Amino acid sequence: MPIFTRVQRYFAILTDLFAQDAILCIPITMGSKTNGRHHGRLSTSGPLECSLKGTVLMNHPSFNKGSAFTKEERREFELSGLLPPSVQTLEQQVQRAYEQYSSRADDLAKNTFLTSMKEQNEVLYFKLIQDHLEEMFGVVYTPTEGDAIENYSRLFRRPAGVFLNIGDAERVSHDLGLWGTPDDIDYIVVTDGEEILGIGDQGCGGILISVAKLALTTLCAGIHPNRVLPVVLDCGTDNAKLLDDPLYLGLRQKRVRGKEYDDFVDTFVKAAREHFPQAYIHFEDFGLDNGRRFLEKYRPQIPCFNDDVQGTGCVTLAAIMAAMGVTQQKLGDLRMVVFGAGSAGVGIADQVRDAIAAERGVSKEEAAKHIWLVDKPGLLTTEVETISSAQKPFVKPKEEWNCQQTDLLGVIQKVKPNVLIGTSTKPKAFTEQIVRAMASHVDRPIIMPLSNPTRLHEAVPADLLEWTSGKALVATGSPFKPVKGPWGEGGAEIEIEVAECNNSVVFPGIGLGAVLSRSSRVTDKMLVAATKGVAEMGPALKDQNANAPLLPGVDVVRDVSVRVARKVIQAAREEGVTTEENIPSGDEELDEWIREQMWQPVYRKLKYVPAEGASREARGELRVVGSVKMPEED
Ligand SMILES: NC(=O)C1=CN([C@@H]2O[C@H](COP(=O)(O)OP(=O)(O)OC[C@H]3O[C@@H](n4cnc5c(N)ncnc54)[C@H](O)[C@@H]3O)[C@@H](O)[C@H]2O)C=CC1
Ligand SMILES: CC(=O)C(=O)O
Ligand SMILES: [Mg+2]
Repeated sequence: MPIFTRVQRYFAILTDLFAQDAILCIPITMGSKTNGRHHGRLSTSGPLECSLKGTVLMNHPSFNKGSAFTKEERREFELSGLLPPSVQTLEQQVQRAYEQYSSRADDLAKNTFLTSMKEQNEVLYFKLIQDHLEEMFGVVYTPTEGDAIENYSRLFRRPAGVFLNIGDAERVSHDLGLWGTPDDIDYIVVTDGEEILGIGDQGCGGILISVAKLALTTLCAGIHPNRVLPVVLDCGTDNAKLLDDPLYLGLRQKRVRGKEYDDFVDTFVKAAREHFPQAYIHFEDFGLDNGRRFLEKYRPQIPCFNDDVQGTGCVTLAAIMAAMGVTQQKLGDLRMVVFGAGSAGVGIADQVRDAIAAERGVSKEEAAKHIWLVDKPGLLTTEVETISSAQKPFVKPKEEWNCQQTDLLGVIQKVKPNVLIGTSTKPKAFTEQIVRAMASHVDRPIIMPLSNPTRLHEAVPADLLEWTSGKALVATGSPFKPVKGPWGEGGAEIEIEVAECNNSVVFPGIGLGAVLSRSSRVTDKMLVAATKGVAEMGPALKDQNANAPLLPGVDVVRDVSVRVARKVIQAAREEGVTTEENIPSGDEELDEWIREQMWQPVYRKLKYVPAEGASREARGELRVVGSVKMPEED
């Protein structure tokens, strides 16, 4: 039988084994509590203490090495009879895993394959992706993760993460407390599943965006995979398809809103602070008003971050700064139209407005005059009745506009913007007519269709470049292949690489900086510093090459995270919000200090320690994912 057919058959058998709703995710019992801010970070190098043996060890994803357990380890940890005799390297395992991955029929099957591997062997999972980052980024994140989330209740095999539901609000503190002691968790991603990745309300399936964002914090920024917690707050769903699906796994009721909902979120935040006082809380994909409301409420109190508002704002500002560097303009020259004035669109507007105010030394009100928001009712003017408090600073006086002008085309014609941002989820909204109208007023239009997933982009790079004869400076929310066209000197064909402008470029580094410095808040200055860190690493600006991407790519993602973390820590120190005492001063020393605390996907030599008196990590009690039947060779 050819090798692939055999592998596929074997995989099918395994799939059946896994296709049970077995509760394999075993939270641990909470130990004694302390309120101190002492640091119990897990080591990232040297021998790894372990008290587990035999199948228990092989079924533990943090310790499992599969065929890479050494001869000595096999003897010492009672593994000899459980493995075929050949000892292989991590690189050989990656080669095998990549062949298996490649044999999956489509990206969703590849995503499922990777999820299964993560549950078996974390080092192999992260190493495989790290070695094929460009190819696999879109499979573990947007766009494919969006498909996995949409199909959550259909593809479900085992839970991962914390499920808290509004029907059991009184159990939140108890259930969360089962996941560790106060020193165990550095980074929490929480969602309520209402506005997932541009695909709307996904109810409890939202847990997978928390899981995916945390996988990126480990991949891109080396946050320890055993010190993170993905959470979904299940408040019901307004997605009729899910409510009608007999296999839907979440609360089968309409979303609870109002005071009961706010109280539930507050109960979660308080419980998270009580049980994990050092943890940084990252809010993801909450509904339009809620995300911003909670950010404003909790920002002055705790280290928290809203990725859709702040992460998107930072990375988009970095891309704009890089593009304006190419066109040799200042931020004060910016005239920006944002199409889709929700969490991301207004987050971008805020970040850009604040940067203009800082650069020009003008008030925020003055700086807001550089930005026009267009949403479903058209341009947001004082005539529009449904203006949210977040949108208000950008609303234009109605006297200056007549109603024929306020659709996107009319606004482009009147404003003559040099920057156009799409965060509307309306595919193809940037039509040829609109783009040509924009290009007729400016030499190098900066156009960023950022809506995810790919099918929702306001335009695709190939069209934008064609309609502007290669002049547009483009960045997109999801990855796109480079575009070729006759836009070089004398009509020579050139290839233009398009940057992915996704908050994933920046949120892992911001989180890393905040976690390592144990910052008590995430201030505006820390975000500005992060933005500068990303902007200065973009190839277009760095190499003064207009055809190079505006932002750094995934190939240098760890370096970007180190730079961002360094800038964030330095800004945090200036702001007086760090609580870690031993942060080095110089850039190089600080970079080294950051790097040595980043987790790497390498196999560390296992050192046996008896369970009695051993650390909870050694006893395998940190976020035990549960037993799986096979090592990585599935
Ligand atoms: N590239 C990136 O890093 C990020 C991309 N996004 C993407 O941006 C999009 C929006 O996300 P959020 O701001 O979180 O959602 P949201 O729901 O908060 O905002 C969407 C906004 O677009 C408006 N809109 C919808 N249809 C429209 C239409 N036909 N014309 C004009 N406006 C329209 C809505 O009224 C709303 O104000 C999503 O596709 C999301 O995936 C979001 C965050 C980060
Ligand atoms: C990228 C992201 O956070 C979003 O599309 O929601
Ligand atoms: Mg998001």
